[in-house]
Amino acid sequence: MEKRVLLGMSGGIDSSVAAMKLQEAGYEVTGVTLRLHDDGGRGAEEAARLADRLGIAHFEYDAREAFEAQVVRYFTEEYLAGRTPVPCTVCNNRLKWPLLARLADERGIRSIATGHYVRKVCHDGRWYIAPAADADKDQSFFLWGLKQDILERMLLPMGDLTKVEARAYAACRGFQRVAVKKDSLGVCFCPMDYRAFLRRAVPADRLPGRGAFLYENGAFLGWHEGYPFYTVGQRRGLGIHLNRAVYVKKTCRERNEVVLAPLASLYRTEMWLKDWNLVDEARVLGSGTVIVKIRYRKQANRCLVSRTDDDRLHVRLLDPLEAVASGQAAAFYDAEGLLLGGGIIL
Ligand SMILES: Nc1ncnc2c1ncn2[C@@H]1O[C@H](COP(=O)(O)OP(=O)(O)OP(=O)(O)O)[C@@H](O)[C@H]1O
Repeated sequence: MEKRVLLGMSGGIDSSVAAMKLQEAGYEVTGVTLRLHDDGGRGAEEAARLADRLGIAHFEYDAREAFEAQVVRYFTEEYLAGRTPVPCTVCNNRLKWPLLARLADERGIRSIATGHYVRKVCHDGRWYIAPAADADKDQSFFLWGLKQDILERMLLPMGDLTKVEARAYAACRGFQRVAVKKDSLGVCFCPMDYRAFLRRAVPADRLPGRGAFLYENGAFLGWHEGYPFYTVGQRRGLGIHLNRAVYVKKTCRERNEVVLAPLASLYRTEMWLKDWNLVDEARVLGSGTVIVKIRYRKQANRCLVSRTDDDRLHVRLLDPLEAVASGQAAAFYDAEGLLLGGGIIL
């Protein structure tokens, strides 16, 4: 059996522990650090140092151009279009995993790995992403777009570990620095509030100026800073004080308006998806209820899914769902938590 694997190494704790686990399982590991944005090369340095200590090969690959075009520009353009982007989903599905596969192919390596907290299982001849042992760290939500050609090659050494176990394992192997590393938070190229990022990254003449906050009945409530700075479901930071809680119900790019409403008005019973991917269509389309998640955490609603004439997915929500934002992702799961697929909300 071939025992070579290409591992994406960010320099963080999870991919570092993944390297040790793969090595322990008998794999000849090659590590690659993708340079995605300007982090001063810190991730690559840390990964190279670890690789050196473990005695594994490591190289850096400059993917800044692809990342800028496919993830960063997509991110800003989505906000300018009045939608709410999902950069980590897009990066994983369209850039990171396909690139790992290509770099592995170039080296004649079959298996590809990351430090993602997910597992995979084979069911009726097809591979599915399954939830991680550590429910709190499970990252399956970001991987619904991966196809069989990637899924079958994936090795996921962190799927069976909890984060606490991962830290203890690193410490026990003598990698104290790895064991106490901080968890990375949020979007890697935009650790700050996305609004500050937009102001920095988008030329001022492309950002709209102030516009009207309207109540859902059309009444004028005050001024806002421009529709891209507000997302559906947002309550905090509106800069407007009413004697009741209001949320962003929708934004209107053409008129630069932001419509506010009480939470009860934000519930929806259906949505449509584009750019969808399903592992096995028969397990989702017209085959009874499945679970849909539109948020990474703490939400799971039952739904019925069908395909429309124009090749979109129609999702009928049996449990209404609030704050369904266009541009966000919806991921489908079965009752056991297997990831069945997903798509982008229209
Ligand atoms: N710049 C990168 N180059 C190569 N692989 C990467 C890079 N960034 C992330 N990965 C891979 O994708 C996995 C998940 O990335 P994510 O950003 O969610 O990291 P994380 O959970 O903070 O993991 P880590 O602790 O390894 O940074 C990582 O464990 C790593 O294997």
